[in-house]
Amino acid sequence: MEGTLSLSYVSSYCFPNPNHCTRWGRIFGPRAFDSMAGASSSTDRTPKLHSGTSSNTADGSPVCVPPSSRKRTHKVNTEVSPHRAVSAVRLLRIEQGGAFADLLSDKGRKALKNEMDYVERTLGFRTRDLEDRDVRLVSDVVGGAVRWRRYLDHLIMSLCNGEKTFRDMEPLLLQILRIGFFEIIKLGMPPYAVVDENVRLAKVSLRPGAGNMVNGILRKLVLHKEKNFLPLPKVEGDERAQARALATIHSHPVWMVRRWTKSLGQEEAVKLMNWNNTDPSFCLRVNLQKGYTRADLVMMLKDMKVPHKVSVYLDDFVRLQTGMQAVIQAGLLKDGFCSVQDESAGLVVSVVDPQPGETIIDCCAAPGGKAVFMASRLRTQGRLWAVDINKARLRVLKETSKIHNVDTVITAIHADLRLFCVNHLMKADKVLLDAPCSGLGVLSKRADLRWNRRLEDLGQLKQLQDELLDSASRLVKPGGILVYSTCSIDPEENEERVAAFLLRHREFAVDPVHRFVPAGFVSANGFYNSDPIKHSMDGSFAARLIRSVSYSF
Ligand SMILES: C[S@@+](CC[C@H](N)C(=O)[O-])C[C@H]1O[C@@H](n2cnc3c(N)ncnc32)[C@H](O)[C@@H]1O
Repeated sequence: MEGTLSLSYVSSYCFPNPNHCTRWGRIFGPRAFDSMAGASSSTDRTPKLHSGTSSNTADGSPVCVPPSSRKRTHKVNTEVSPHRAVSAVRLLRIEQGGAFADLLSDKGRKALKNEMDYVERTLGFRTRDLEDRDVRLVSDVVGGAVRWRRYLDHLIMSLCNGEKTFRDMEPLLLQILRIGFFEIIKLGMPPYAVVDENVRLAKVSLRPGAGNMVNGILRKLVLHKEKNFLPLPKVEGDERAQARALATIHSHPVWMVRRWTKSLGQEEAVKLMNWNNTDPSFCLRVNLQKGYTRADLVMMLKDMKVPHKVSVYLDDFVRLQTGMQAVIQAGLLKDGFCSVQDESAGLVVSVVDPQPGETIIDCCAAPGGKAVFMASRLRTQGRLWAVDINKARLRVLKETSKIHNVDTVITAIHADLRLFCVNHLMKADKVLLDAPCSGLGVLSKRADLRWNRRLEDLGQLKQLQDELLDSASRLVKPGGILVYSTCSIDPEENEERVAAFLLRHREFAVDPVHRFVPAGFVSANGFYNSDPIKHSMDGSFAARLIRSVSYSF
């Protein structure tokens, strides 16, 4: 068959020793190594591990050598659909902690080539190149399969002959099933085409038996869907049981469901989970510093036929309904014409209210979304010190500030704020502490975040937030402003941190934010809150605190 993977190719690679390379175990599952041991006796179960090879270290023990170090010709399989191969491999990498779910990237073609390199390294073949439509599908399928993981796994487990079969499933096989289930249930793709395509992927990338298994389980799903009956739990029983059922139906961790049901009530908690499960919408902020206006951006989007609306809250912002990929491909981000920034983050900058001539310290500044926006508001007069503990993220901040023509205003400082505030006596007009937080307000954009957060993390985060607040407060001049912000909707990270801070720091008082943001965002105690359900944007929080001029310790 022209263009398809030749099986003889498999034998030209040697299998890694499972004792020395657990990577293959994680990808293909424990049975991968069973088949390696008896590779000659069972071609059916032999995984096609093309990319690893073994060599010896100084002490003679074998190690895995990255495929890139070997010279070879590419094998292209034209029969496997590119978006499914790329999605399956990306899902594997996400699960192993080697990638994020979000494909939003302005690296364009280079990023796509990288994705295909990963496919080749993992599956041993490339597919045809991704077209624009495939890229959109990868984004939808990966984001969706990650978001809906708990829900999809419940259905897969219900239809695959029991928990043991599910638990023993090879990781790659599980990803292929998740893709098939998501495509049939959530994307409403033609079911039998989905079955055929995913069966083919399982056969080629694992073994024929895996294809048969995918075929059996997906066909069962199609029958259930045709009868309009999916085996999902009922919301009944005590509070815990209801939370577990809701967690499965809406695909969230149980602890989040319990927390939100307690604080918001079940109806609002469900609305929040529905928001988290919708495709994220994105906003663009035009770069005034480069001389562009929002009207220029709107004209550009119209020409590109990208559906959009101007923001009713912020003059420089435009909301996109879809079409982010087109914006990336047109180079609008790369060239500094505009940035991707949510209105909720833009409104935090409104709370800071940077004015030309001021000195501002951004205490947790990287990767620089708010720092760059604040710097542009300084209109080249003033200074912005951007502190962050993370060197790599700080590098992104530096690059972005150059692209956006604000590098003459911004000075990046690599430091732990807790030490920086002791070693430096500088005092600023305004200090922003955009603190590390749970990110519970941005779950629609960060598809994998919900699975990476544990309830126990909150305790550690709160302690860090208190320490950073104490540190940031030392950098505020008398009469100056401290803004504490998060992208969380959890009162323990927001209002409660501010209340605790004010008890420790009598020299600060709340400066209500109603002069800086629209009334609908101002809480009874004068803080800024954006609410995903109410405002259809990410959830975020900011408190504006003013330092007394005359307070004596
Ligand atoms: C929410 S992010 C900041 C986002 C940024 N303000 C923006 O708008 O792009 C929090 C940042 O805090 C930084 N961070 C965490 N602990 C820190 C510390 N002890 N000192 C300085 N920065 C810290 C992290 O590296 C991370 O970049």
